Amino acid sequence: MYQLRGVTKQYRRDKATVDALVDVDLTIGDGDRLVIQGPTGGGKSTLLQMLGGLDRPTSGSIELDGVDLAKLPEARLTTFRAESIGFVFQSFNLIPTLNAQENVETALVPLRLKAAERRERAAQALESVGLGERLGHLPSEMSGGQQQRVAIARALVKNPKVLLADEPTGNLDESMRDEIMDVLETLWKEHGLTFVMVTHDSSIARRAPRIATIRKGRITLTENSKAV
Ligand SMILES: Nc1ncnc2c1ncn2[C@@H]1O[C@H](COP(=O)(O)OP(=O)(O)OP(=O)(O)O)[C@@H](O)[C@H]1O
Repeated sequence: MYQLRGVTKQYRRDKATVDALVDVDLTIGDGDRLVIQGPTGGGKSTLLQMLGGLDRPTSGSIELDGVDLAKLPEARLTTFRAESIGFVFQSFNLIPTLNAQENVETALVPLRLKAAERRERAAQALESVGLGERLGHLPSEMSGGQQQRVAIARALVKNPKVLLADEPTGNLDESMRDEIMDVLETLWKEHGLTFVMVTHDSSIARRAPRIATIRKGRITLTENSKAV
């Protein structure tokens, strides 16, 4: 479970200070699905980065299962990210010279598994996103939707507790968008993940049971009875 208390993030730009997050309190239960939406520059990505331990708050605490990520030494934060957090981004961030299988395997390198186990788990993860036939394909040989599926397999191959997605459908057309949302929602259910997703797309936001809206760094939470 995530417990954020009084989270503030300020960036300095030249002599000005930007308040990206202002006194954010937020609890996210295990297995919850939360969408973060709001106007551009509101603080959505900043909040996601805090949840993933990619950046630290200026003040406040970000506890995951009682461990405050804000205070974790850098080396432990890196291990925590490698083991517990799966990230999916708008621009798939695949390595162009590696095939699908090798891209997925990169997520297992920090876990020091044997090569054979890495290969097997990567193949299974690709199978679970419907790409079992494309293990040897390079990113340039796949559609945007397929590349995002590889990125999802890479995020989930390590069996993380949490999946964080920043505009995962932002670079996709409408049919691929629905396809990727179906994949993400199925995996969320199957793996019992805690799933937090940033989106600009209100038709996607409406599918989630809880919606956090961030404006000028301040958060408002809404329960959504029409979630799917
Ligand atoms: N590394 C940084 N240095 C300085 N300012 C930053 C940095 N990252 C974000 N900001 C500022 O913090 C504020 C929040 O940015 P953030 O990227 O979290 O917003 P967002 O809601 O995700 O926006 P978008 O929808 O455009 O991606 C913005 O004013 C942004 O310019």
